[in-house]
Amino acid sequence: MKVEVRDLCARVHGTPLLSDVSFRLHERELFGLVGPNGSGKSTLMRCLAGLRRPSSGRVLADGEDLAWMPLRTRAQRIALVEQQADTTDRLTVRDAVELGRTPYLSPLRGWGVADDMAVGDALGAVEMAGFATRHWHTLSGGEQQRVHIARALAQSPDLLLLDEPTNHLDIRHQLSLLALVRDLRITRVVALHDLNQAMECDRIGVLHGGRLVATGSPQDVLDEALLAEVFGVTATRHRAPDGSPRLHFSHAL
Ligand SMILES: Nc1ncnc2c1ncn2[C@@H]1O[C@H](COP(=O)(O)OP(=O)(O)OP(=O)(O)O)[C@@H](O)[C@H]1O
Repeated sequence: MKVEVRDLCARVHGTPLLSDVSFRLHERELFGLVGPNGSGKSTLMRCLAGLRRPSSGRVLADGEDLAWMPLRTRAQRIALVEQQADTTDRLTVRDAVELGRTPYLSPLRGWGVADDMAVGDALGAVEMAGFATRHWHTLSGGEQQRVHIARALAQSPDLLLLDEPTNHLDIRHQLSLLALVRDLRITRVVALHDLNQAMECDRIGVLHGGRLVATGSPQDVLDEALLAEVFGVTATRHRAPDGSPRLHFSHAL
């Protein structure tokens, strides 16, 4: 999916959360969204998902204004995994992932083999197939996070929005999740706090005080001046033994 965000503003009781945000997402790119706490990442993610109406401005998905897209179409095309996703229902892991297929079901189109396959593939992708019959509320935070991601994958979206998806995950599951996300052939936006993980995105956008202050390749954008100005840290750039660019943070300013 191609996305165009035009002059987007979001306000709560007159307080601006996002101001004049404009950028494009290219077909099948991996776009990292970074910024300090409270800079507006989650708010922008919800606008991209169509869950929050902008106060002004527009989000166009393949040229179509999200505000007018039928709910069912939007649910088939866009999946969001929020930071504090939770459920109070007594669901099994498989039930939770099956919810991702809801936008495809109707009185005329019941559950079928394709749905079973989508759910099985999604559980396998996040290494949770062995947990299918476990109750959701018995899972650890990291396991719950992986199930949420499986639910989003089962949705078979064209745009996948992940808000800090590596939260709660141990280092092996962080790396395997990022590899999985990197290999998906759909448009992806990932909000990240780990700027070295952001270095692996195709492009990134930096939010600061509700404004998008930079977009471009991570190597071009995350220079020492921006890291000091936006994140308030001193950092140096170096190369890992495999040649990939890395940031080393020394102290808070
Ligand atoms: N409903 C609301 N009412 C008032 N302020 C809000 C509301 N929702 C969000 N905010 C404020 O908007 C700002 C942006 O919040 P948002 O959650 O988008 O930031 P974030 O970049 O995702 O932060 P974090 O990195 O801490 O998750 C914050 O200062 C937050 O307190």
